[in-house]
Amino acid sequence: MKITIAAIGRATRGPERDLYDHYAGRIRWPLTLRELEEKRKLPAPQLMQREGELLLEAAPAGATLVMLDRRGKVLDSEAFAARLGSWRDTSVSDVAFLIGGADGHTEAMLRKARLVLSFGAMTWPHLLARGMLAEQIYRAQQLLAGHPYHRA
Ligand SMILES: C[S@@+](CC[C@H](N)C(=O)[O-])C[C@H]1O[C@@H](n2cnc3c(N)ncnc32)[C@H](O)[C@@H]1O
Repeated sequence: MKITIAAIGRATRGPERDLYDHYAGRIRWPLTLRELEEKRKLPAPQLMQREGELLLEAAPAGATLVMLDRRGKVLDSEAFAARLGSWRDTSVSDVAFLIGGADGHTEAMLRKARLVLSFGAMTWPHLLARGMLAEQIYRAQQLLAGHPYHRA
């Protein structure tokens, strides 16, 4: 199973990038980060729509889409690991996690998702969200392997 993280924005050197790299480097599933940006200055509704298009284009064809959004489903780490494990075990070839920009995802985008995943009701910076996601994917990998990294 291959994993793509498609995210609006580019992380330059700094703590958010270090956090992502720290956990991404420990993930054994083949992992690709696609950083995307709309260069034109557009009004917020058009920008959100355009960013949605960029995110969908960056996802491999037929990928299981997981959109990160605070309005989504809150899963504990065991349940998140179980989702990834069941996709792995049912021969899902690609999972794509989509992280929005400053204005987030449109409702139309969210309807395309297999899972809308929330890290709680608070809004997190998009560059931090990718590091948090990488940590949870790493945690899921260790949980599925029966490794003691995760202690509930
Ligand atoms: C700065 S936030 C977008 C804020 C936007 N105004 C909103 O309320 O959704 C940028 C991206 O980070 C991710 N993100 C931020 N907070 C999140 C949360 N609590 N749960 C899941 N994803 C989150 C989402 O992908 C979001 O589109």
